[in-house]
Amino acid sequence: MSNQVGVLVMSYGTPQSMEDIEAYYTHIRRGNKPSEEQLRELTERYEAIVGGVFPLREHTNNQVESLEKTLAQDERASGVEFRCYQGLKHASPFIEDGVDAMAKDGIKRAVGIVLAPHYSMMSIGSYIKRAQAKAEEHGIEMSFVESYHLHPKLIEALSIRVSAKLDQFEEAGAKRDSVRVLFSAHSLPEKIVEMGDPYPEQLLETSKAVAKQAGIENWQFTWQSAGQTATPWLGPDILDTLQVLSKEQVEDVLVAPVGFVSDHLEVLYDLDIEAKAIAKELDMRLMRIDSLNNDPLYMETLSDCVIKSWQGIN
Ligand SMILES: CC1=C(CCC(=O)O)c2cc3nc(cc4[nH]c(cc5[nH]c(cc1n2)c(C)c5CCC(=O)O)c(CCC(=O)O)c4C)C(CCC(=O)O)=C3C
Ligand SMILES: [Fe+2]
Repeated sequence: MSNQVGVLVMSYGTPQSMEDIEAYYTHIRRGNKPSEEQLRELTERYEAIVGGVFPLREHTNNQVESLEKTLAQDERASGVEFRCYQGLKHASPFIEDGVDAMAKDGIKRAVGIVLAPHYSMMSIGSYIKRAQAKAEEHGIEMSFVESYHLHPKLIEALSIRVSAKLDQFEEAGAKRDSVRVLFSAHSLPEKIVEMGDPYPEQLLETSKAVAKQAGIENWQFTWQSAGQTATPWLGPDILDTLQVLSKEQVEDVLVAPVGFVSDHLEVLYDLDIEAKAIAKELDMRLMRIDSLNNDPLYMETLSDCVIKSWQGIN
């Protein structure tokens, strides 16, 4: 039996080009085309952040490539060749394409991991379901990493980023302790709470662990990037939180979007453009921590989780 083990690295996906936005948005909306206005609005947000390649595509490509290299260096993997395949939720190559590619290469066993640390049945749960269904069709045995929100190397990487920005606040004349750190993540429909979804709790656990390691007490958690649907989404939203903080006379805010692992629309637009504009109106200073992208500590987090998961099926 070949010692090739597949690694299906899953991520949200982003359009290939401006012309591709409608198809992408339609896929997110489960086959329902967006209205002209919705499409125009989303296109404008992308136009504000995209230079050449869509940022998330570049970062996902780099993360997949770096993970394969990191896995090759892990001595627990000696004698095993981990081959990484990309599988995207809403864009090509889709999750199913990634599994097909593994089957074509004769892969019999594989590990699936998502480029998002926190489990929700609406996020990770659905990635896994799709991968598992396709793997079964091909007779590929797969195990999955469900979350890694408290992995020590992830916490370390995030703490380093928080501390680095607090240094910058100090250099700019702020008192370190007076900077309010806002941990944030993508909101989800409120109904997930009744369904017992671990997502909010896991996010709070990550936030607490990072706050502890970075030695900060002045922090809170807030949601961001909620969708516009008829049902309520988890709040408070960061834009409302900024208003409240302004009334509390908070002047300095550091946003740490711990639910995301790379630079993309929700970071580059929703935080860097939208939230920053509100902060400016409120006369507050707002910074955000650098994204993980292919930080070695993040790659080692993923690599460690993949190897542990593979040991479970080996
Ligand atoms: C939990 C979660 C994550 C984090 C975990 C994970 O990474 O999986 C995440 C990440 C991302 N979400 C992204 C983009 C979008 N998400 C949308 C809409 C939605 N997101 C949802 C959830 C999440 N999304 C949900 C429940 C919807 C409503 C529709 C539905 O029920 O599915 C829409 C539609 C328009 C809008 O609502 O703004 C867009 C454009 C991008 C790519 C950005 C880029 O291209 O740079 C990324 C990384
Ligand atoms: Fe999303």
